[in-house]
Amino acid sequence: MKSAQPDTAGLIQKAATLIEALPWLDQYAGRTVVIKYGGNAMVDAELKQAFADDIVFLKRCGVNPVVVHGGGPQISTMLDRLGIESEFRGGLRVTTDESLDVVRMVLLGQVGRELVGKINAHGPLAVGLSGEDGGLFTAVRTTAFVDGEPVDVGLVGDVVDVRVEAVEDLISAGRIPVVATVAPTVNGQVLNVNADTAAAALAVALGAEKLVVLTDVPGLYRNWPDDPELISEIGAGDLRAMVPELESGMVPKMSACLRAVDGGVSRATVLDGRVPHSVLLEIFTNAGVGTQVTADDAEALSDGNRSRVFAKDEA
Ligand SMILES: Nc1ncnc2c1ncn2[C@@H]1O[C@H](COP(=O)(O)OP(=O)(O)O)[C@@H](O)[C@H]1O
Ligand SMILES: CC(=O)N[C@@H](CCC(=O)OP(=O)(O)O)C(=O)O
Repeated sequence: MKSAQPDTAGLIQKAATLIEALPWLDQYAGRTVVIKYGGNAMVDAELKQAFADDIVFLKRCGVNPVVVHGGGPQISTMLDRLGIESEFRGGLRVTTDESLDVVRMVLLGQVGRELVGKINAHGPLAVGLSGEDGGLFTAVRTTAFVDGEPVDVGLVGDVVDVRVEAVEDLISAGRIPVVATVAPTVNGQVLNVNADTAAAALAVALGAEKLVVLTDVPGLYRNWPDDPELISEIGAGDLRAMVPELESGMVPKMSACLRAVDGGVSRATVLDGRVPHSVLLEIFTNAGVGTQVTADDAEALSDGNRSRVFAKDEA
């Protein structure tokens, strides 16, 4: 009988991948990482389970992941089923009393529940909550900006205050918070908050090490959509200058990354959530994936290996 030969080269490569994670395990252990999971990246059940597995992997490595989820396409599907039209201005959904009920129902009753279930396939880790729970978020009404002009979008809010206790209590108890982004005003009027915006506010309030934003493109492109060139690294100043030129969903997304790094989060990365295990690839590999936004005072990169440069800087 022929005995199988061990694939030594393959085994060494596997070990190298594990060892590559070592400095990143050192850096992130005990730290909070806020991960925003966009509705467009929730492509199918397998991919959603891969995301949930990554989150549990982080937790088991001693990182404190906090998931903030969107669900825009899922809300639009439900509105469509109910015969209600969806309208977006400047990347924000025009929200009426009627559509707010649907936003709340889909985010809390459908998208959040499913994510909690998939994470909890590994054990009783995830707990779902919204900006209304434990006074987590306080919001104020906000407007969209279209061609530099403010536009009324109805019951849409921005987070102006975060009480982190509800999330920190869960982290202390060894849980994974899964946050839906509806939030009340001080008067109790519930508002629809874009999930990128809410994730940034939460990352700043928690003093997170990193904000990771999963979407349905490989990252931020220059010259989108005609002659797109993927940006792997961009400083806050350059991004600030670029935001007025951006379109649709990228406006709140990149504004959120700016808000995070301006608020003290060292780095914010937008990456392709349609790639299985993109969260692990970003956090535990030297090259990382997607577009990384850094604070204005971050040192310029020279060798193209962005993450390793940060590790060296912080050593
Ligand atoms: N400069 C750009 N680079 C990349 N994507 C862009 C850009 N400008 C607009 N987009 C669009 O933004 C979309 C992502 O935003 P959005 O649909 O709100 O995602 P999510 O549901 O993940 O929050 C991309 O699918 C792309 O069509
Ligand atoms: C005000 C506003 O636009 N709210 C979003 C909230 C969900 C969200 O942000 O979902 P994604 O991350 O999947 O886009 C909406 O109603 O679609």
